[in-house]
Amino acid sequence: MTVIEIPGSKSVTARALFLAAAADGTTTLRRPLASDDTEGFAEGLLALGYGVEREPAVWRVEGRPEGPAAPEADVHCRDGATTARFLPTLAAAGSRGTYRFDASAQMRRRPLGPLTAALRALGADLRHQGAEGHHPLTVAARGVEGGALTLDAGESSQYLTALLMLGPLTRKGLRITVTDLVSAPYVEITLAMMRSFGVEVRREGNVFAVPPGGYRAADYAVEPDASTASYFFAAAALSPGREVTVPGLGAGALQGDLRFVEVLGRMGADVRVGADATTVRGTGRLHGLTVAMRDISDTMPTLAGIAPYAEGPVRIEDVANTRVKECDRLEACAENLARLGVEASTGPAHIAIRPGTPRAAEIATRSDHRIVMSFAVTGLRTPGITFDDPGCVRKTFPGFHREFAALRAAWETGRPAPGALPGTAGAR
Ligand SMILES: O=C(O)C1=C[C@@H](OP(=O)(O)O)[C@@H](O)[C@H](O)C1
Ligand SMILES: C=C(OP(=O)(O)O)C(=O)O
Repeated sequence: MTVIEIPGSKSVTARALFLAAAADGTTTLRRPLASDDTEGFAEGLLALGYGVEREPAVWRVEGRPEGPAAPEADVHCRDGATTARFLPTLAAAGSRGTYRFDASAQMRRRPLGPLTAALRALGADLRHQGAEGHHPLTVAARGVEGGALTLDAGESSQYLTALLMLGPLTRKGLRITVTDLVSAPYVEITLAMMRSFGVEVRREGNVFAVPPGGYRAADYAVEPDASTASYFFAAAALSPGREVTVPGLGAGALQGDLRFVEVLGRMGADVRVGADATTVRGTGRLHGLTVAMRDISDTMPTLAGIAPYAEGPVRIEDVANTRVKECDRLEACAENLARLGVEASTGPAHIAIRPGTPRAAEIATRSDHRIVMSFAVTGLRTPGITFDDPGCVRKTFPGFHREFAALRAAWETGRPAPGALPGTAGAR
């Protein structure tokens, strides 16, 4: 058995930083993710004048229910969509100040129009410097009135999450009617975490009612990242007789991406989801399947990475919004499978992958962390796979290559590799 300590969840860390900054009091975050996305979020808060202290396993945030302390600031959101969508929303709730936001070239291309249109409809003074609905943008904080709005979150659930978290900071509260919603389990994370910071959202079907009144500081432990765990679970599913256990992700986990193990189970892996840990064991069987991944699409590339080794075709459907992530992930997966000599075809919202025998090649990463980590799993069975930008894993898991190499070495030699924890390939 190999026990893997997975770093904290990006999604949970980003929400915790927002909620802590808006709360009354000092919040302690335990085991937050330290990666480019979350460090970028924390540094954005610092630029806005919030107090954030970072020690390796504990971050502390001084809440300011009245909004940012800085009268003006330039905030660079890097490549993180949570930062680029949540921070301008938080800033808009401040009572005074002018804040300029910008982001990486790819994040400038990624959309946020439905969110910024909603913020304006609620009374925020928000201007786009270039293209409408994209970074860079300026927010002149003067508080948000609140009220009723209709939102299309069919492109990104993050629009809804940002508005839900804004709700308690508005004067009247919010009543949001959602017409379409992708990545729905992420909204469940938001609702559960708002509850941990003292706010109960009333939900009736597609209508969310958020009361005004603000957040309470918390002592909050961040659970391991389920999307990151998917690479290690996939590695086990691919390796007959190998078993990976991830502690801290069990039946009570907040993240929908843990449901990726159900896909591995359907393909033939042994899967056990316990109270506080999940185990996947490779059985030597890997069936093809057709699966809709609209709810858990960050794990679409993980499945694409192991699909060539399945006994039958793998068809992944309902993942159109993976085209507006760190890259166009459907085309990135198809292009790289072709580089490996595997047949794959795409449509507007799907990818179909034929069984094959991947050969060594360089992966064109398009600077997407998930393309690297997914094809690293392919590399367990195909020696010689390399990456044109291996370092882009820093977005969510800077230690990925070290930890994955340790797992591989442990399985090849039967002993933990140098640097790995005894009996584990643990990333703390
Ligand atoms: O709210 C979140 O933390 C996230 C929501 C998802 O995005 P979309 O809702 O844009 O699909 C997911 O892909 C992203 O990695 C994190
Ligand atoms: C899509 C992702 O990130 P984000 O949208 O938060 O930038 C991801 O981590 O796969």
